[in-house]
Amino acid sequence: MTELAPPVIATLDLTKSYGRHQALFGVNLQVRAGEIFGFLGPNGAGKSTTIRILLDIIRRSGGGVEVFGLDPRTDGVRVRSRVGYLPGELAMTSRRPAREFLTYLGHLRGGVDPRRIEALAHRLDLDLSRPIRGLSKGNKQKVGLVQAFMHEPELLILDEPTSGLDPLLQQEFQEMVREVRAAGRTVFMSSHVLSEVQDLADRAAIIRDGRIVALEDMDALRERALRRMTMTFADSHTLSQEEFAALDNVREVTLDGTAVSCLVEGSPDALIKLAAQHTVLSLTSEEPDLEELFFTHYSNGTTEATEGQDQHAA
Ligand SMILES: Nc1ncnc2c1ncn2[C@@H]1O[C@H](COP(=O)(O)OP(=O)(O)OP(=O)(O)O)[C@@H](O)[C@H]1O
Repeated sequence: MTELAPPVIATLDLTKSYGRHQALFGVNLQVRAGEIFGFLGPNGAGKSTTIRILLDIIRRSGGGVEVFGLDPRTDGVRVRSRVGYLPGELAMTSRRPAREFLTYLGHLRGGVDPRRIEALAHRLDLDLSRPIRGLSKGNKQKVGLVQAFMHEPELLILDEPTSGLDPLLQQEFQEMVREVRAAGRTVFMSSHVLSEVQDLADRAAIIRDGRIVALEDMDALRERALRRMTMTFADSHTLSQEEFAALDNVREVTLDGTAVSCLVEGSPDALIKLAAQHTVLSLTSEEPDLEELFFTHYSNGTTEATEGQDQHAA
């Protein structure tokens, strides 16, 4: 993956109106080859609308769109042949067993090894012998995931992929997505919560009311994140609250007997080196809450998000 490689997905001032209702107001996105990109936003923000335009399921009102450098409006078939797509709303009414349905879809895509279908179904704990029609929402979602992954497409576009999956299966799904990235392929996935993508995505954008209001590199976000750390020491006499509070990236220090608790911004290296000057009995570190940081960072406006996009577009 290089900065100079053309983006796999690029939208430029993309707009969409449904009659008199405007759903997208100039959306600019750049998704790079080989990355996992999270597309976040509350209900009705415009996630599905954007995704459907990328696949030429619906037509844009204005602006530009390229997927693999192709315009979906004129090259929709070629674009779709290279994409695995999980729709946000699955209309699956077939009476056929899931295996037969997936095999049929595989034929439409030029043939898929049946062992691949079996393996994905096994990973997601999906019974392929049951008719699609009677499946629960969660099981239909699994069928949707198998069909999106089974032909090993260059680009996966997944609209709310984890909805209806229990936590164990969400982990399996995350593993599947990481494997796609490890193979150099690209994943664009929407969600309405950051927690679903924060451990997975390389970058994430937030769309709100049809506008991109944030674009973040997840590693950079983690570096800025606050994490609570608590240490207990063998001896309280040698400890002072001030020595911990004096560290640049440490705040809200409390000393309670032999326990020191504080918030650390970014790397805990200096804190750990200071702690190591005493006898440490235990150390716990909570995972930072990126959600709050992500949403508060841009609460003063959208300037930074726009600047960030311009950099990425450059
Ligand atoms: N076919 C349609 N006709 C009219 N308005 C629509 C249509 N589809 C979507 N909208 C409207 O466009 C806006 C964006 O909807 P969209 O489905 O893209 O949002 P979303 O972010 O995917 O939300 P959700 O998570 O609820 O699916 C919403 O105000 C929605 O009501």
